[in-house]
Amino acid sequence: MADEITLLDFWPSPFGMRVRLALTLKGIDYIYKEENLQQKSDLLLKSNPIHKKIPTMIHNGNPISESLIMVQYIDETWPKSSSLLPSDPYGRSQSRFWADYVDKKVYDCGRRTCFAKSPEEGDAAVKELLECLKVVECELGEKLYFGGENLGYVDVALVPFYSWFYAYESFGGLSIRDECPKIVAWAKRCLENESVAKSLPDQQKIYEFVVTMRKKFGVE
Ligand SMILES: N[C@@H](CCC(=O)N[C@@H](CS)C(=O)NCC(=O)O)C(=O)O
Repeated sequence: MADEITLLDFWPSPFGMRVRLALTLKGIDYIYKEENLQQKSDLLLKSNPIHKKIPTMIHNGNPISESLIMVQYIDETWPKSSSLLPSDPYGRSQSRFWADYVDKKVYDCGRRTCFAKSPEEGDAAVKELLECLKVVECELGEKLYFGGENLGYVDVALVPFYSWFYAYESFGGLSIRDECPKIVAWAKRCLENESVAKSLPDQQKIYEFVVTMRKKFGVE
């Protein structure tokens, strides 16, 4: 039986981008369903009854939640093409640590940078965002990718946020290029990969999405 994969997603989501990217890197065909998060589909509510969030992936009728868990599932289910996680347990533990760091720190500071309700909140978010990006930049060191010579799990976890960089810079009044040049160079290197370029929306489009959301939330 051919695999049937449906991805419930919302285009600006960095979490959704991770899953789109992992599937594309592995060459897996899937059905993409855009969700309206104000009016979630019955399929989403049924498939992810705990969090009710996108992305949610359904593989041959089995739902899977949480983007990093989905990326690991994709890596384990289709191991034939190159693996995203290292083969040794210690290497895997380190990759999972950094992907978790991205989830807990980078996402949150980025969100607060775009949607800060006061200049003080914005300044604190920008300060924290730069600290986090410098930490991941230090972890990258002189490597081409977080995965070493090839794109790996941490690259997949982090690179979607590059689509949000212009929005962070515009609303946070910072230059990531000046502050973290190695991270910007790494992201551009990732974008040379066809699967990455195909899976990530344009920075300008994300910026316009953030403008709309700020108006909606009354953040001006
Ligand atoms: N930890 C989750 C985060 C997913 C998430 O926050 N999704 C947001 C969109 S970016 C969502 O579905 N929000 C709708 C809601 O919370 O009702 C993951 O990695 O998949």
